[in-house]
Amino acid sequence: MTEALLDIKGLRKSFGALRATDNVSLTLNPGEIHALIGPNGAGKSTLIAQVAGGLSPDAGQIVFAGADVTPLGTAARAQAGLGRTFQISALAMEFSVLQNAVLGALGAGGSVWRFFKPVMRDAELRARAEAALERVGLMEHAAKRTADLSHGQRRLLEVAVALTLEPKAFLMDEPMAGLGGEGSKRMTAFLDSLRRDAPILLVEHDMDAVFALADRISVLVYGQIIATGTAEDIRANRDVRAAYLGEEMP
Ligand SMILES: Nc1ncnc2c1ncn2[C@@H]1O[C@H](COP(=O)(O)OP(=O)(O)OP(=O)(O)O)[C@@H](O)[C@H]1O
Repeated sequence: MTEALLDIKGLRKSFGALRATDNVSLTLNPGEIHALIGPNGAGKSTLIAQVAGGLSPDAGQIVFAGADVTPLGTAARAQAGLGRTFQISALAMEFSVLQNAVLGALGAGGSVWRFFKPVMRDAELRARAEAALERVGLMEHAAKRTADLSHGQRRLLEVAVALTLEPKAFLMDEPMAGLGGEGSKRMTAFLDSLRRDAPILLVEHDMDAVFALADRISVLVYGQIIATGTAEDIRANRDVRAAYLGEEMP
């Protein structure tokens, strides 16, 4: 059996009387996309926040690349190789596409003296930023103002910023949100190729994308995982169908 890169064990998180994450265990294996789906309010974002380090669990453990990262904060987990896509607000809209990517790569540098150097002339940072832009297909827009990119291109830039940290795995919370048909197609194709470099734990409401991409799907309902399996298993699962009653399930 392949050793899991990310091993989430018995995570619990309550807000008052509400158990937002109720004893959740799941794994992310090398090379895979593991999608986490569930109705609104099921606890998907709460779970991702605990894995990324922004929210402390009440109980449970997160093992990443063989190390217990549960006590670590967001920055230390990112340093350890746990990449997370940034929200759009994290991009500096007046900066160029390349400048945003260089700023991302700077975050990975970690040593304070770098801040005293003219950042854009740092060849290593710039090379890392350009490689990430190339990877997401944005290199031809490198000199553009970020504000002038389309919504879909900004989403790809967020992924490029995360890529500059050369993550071993990705946590993505709704990368398809707000993308039109063409944008979703591009992002789907990109994520499909990305899994080879770094597996992805993917929270996504776009079921077409989920069913096209996921090697495994876990279904979260009221904070609990009710099923994990292949797209075929999940489609055929009666509990899952009941949870999605009245909603779209391809
Ligand atoms: N900081 C908080 N304080 C109190 N309750 C919270 C907090 N964050 C989330 N919740 C509650 O926890 C539950 C899970 O929310 P969460 O946002 O994780 O669900 P979700 O599956 O990501 O939903 P959606 O698909 O709508 O984004 C919800 O009932 C929500 O209201």
